[in-house]
Amino acid sequence: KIELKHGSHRIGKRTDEVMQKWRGYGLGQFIHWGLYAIPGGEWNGKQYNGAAEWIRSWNGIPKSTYDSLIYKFNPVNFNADEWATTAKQMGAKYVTITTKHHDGFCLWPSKYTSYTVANSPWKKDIMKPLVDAYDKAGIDVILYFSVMDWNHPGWRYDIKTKEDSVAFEGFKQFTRNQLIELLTMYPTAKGLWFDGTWDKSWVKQAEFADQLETEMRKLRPGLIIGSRFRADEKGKRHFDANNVLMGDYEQGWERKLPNKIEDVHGNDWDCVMTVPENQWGYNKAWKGHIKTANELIEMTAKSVSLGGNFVLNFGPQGDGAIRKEEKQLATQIGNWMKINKEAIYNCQYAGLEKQDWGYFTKKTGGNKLYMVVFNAPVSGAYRVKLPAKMGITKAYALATPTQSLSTEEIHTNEYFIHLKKQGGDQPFVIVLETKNSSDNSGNVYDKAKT
Ligand SMILES: C[C@@H]1N[C@@H](C(=O)NCc2ccccc2)[C@H](O)[C@@H]1O
Repeated sequence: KIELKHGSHRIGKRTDEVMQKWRGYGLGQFIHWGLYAIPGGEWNGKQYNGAAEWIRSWNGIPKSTYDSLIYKFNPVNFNADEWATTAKQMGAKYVTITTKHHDGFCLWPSKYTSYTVANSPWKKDIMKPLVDAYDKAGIDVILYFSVMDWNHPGWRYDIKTKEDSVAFEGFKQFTRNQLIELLTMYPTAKGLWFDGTWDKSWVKQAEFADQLETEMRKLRPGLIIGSRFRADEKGKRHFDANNVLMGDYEQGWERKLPNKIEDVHGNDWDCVMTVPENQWGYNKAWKGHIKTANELIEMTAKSVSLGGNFVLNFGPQGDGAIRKEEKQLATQIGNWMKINKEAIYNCQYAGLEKQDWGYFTKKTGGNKLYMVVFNAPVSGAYRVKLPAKMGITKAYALATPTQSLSTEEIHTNEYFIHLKKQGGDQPFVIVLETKNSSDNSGNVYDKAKT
């Protein structure tokens, strides 16, 4: 074991109520919105091939020209209640909203920089109406904050000279000031989702970042902070030099999903996902593979089946409206969630062997198992292997709870659930009510002698 002052300060999952609620969210919404939504991945009629929110880094645009987009920020169609309603209709239980992305533009009237909404034609705070609208909709708010800030003169990618060091000290104070400011102005926020923390300059600030995290947690007890915020004094990120998770949940699943339970090392985690291949901010060109509702529903079920949350990104337009394709996806996912939410909310890894037909989830603190079916077997027989001494008392399709399904024991603790071919192209859920059977009725299945 390596002696660490600034490694992880907790082994194992948080057990407090706030984190237990976070663990049960299942589905969340990510919002990426800022000045980058105005060009929307295009400049002077030319399309930028990278992620739209990174357009400032494109050689084709002078940095000062991008920075003057602040004078064009006037989202006349911005309506916080409409965004919250879209999330509600989708069935999201929490939202992560960009307060400041890498370009440094603040969606709140920060007093520590002039590069904020207050100095745009819009003038007004964007974060307050958003936080209030989502709170009113019963959707918990997490604030996204990029440490990397291309607009601040003190930002450095690495600390090489005395000048770098002096400049970065100022930047560190600025960062601390803004974070305390955000937690003070939006006290109902349940957590912070940090980004832009991979460069050496920040990785070298183990002590400062550790002290800042401690200060934020003291200011806002229960605050949820992921593994991407800070590195330990060995420069280790997400997991410290003893391989212990930093922060409250693993924040490494960006545009990718774990495949098996071993991949998540018994930790809480969330997966943040774009609808196109890699566009977080609004991109006019809705190109490449656009994930379908069924693909996104499967990613949600897969995430919950492996003990995580799935957070789907929306990139509102520069005028503040959410694009029709994203609204349509929210509606389609929401229609599925209306029927099947019981298999997603407050569910966890079931501890069962994965079968070909889809994913198991298990109600936290209950005796219900859910089979979220994406690949119905041609036989109509769904294989289920349960732990010893666990029996099935009832099986039914979630959509038709009064029609019990026949359950055939085919081997020790192994069953077929029989359900004839369902129509339609929608994934569906089978519920298994289970009980622990103490009786060890004679085992009729002998192992072959080989
Ligand atoms: C959540 C996403 N994280 C930002 C991102 O690009 N991270 C990955 C990345 C890190 C370093 C160089 C390029 C890209 C994206 O802009 C989103 O905000």
